Amino acid sequence: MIPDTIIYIPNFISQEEEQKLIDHVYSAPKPKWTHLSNRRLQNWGGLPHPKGMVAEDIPQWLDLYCDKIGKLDLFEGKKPNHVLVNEYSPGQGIMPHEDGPLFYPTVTTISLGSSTVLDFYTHINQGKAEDKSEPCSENMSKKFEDRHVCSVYLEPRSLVIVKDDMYTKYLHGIKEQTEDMVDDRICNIKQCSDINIDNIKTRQTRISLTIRLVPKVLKTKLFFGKK
Ligand SMILES: O=C(O)CCC(=O)C(=O)O
Ligand SMILES: [Fe+2]
Repeated sequence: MIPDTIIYIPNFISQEEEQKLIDHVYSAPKPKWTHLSNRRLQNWGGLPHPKGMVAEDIPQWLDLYCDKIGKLDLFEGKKPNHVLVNEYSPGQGIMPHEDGPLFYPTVTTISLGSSTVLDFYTHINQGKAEDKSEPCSENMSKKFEDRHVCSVYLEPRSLVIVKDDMYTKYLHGIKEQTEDMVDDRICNIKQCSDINIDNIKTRQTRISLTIRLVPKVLKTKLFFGKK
């Protein structure tokens, strides 16, 4: 069963919209890409900062989707103002992590070009969510596999919304592998159109658009002049 703090919407965008978005991502100026060891990314909207983000205009081709997601009313009436574009080649992924306090605790992600599997894990010092009665175990396993809670299969063109507990209490990540096995740890099989238990799905290059709200924004740019 899919936890109620994860909402999965298949076919949130059309194939035509998907292709247009991919084309725009690859037409962005080269310096817009940040290269990491296991993926590359584009940051749009400004750099989130504890003191506030200096907001930058989001190009129209992405802003369209900030509007569309804003209309789902997930951010207390506000429109998301930040988009992170991640590109993963087959075999690439993202280490289990949390998105942290600079974002409103609801994250929305559109997938383009390939499916993948997003895995959720408990923190090391937290008991499994299902057995809250259990005191936090001091010998909780350090291994991610032992702390796995659920996984969500992300089809191209889908939107996944992760909020509240799922955002704040758990880590999420994508394994560095070239194919995904469909098993009963995937909690949204019923909402996917072409997967069945025991299928092995080969990954293609996937682009994700992670659309979020940075609540703290600086109204004007800061100028650092000489005194
Ligand atoms: O690519 C994804 O679906 C997840 C990206 C992510 O977790 C992040 O950028 O914080
Ligand atoms: Fe994340």
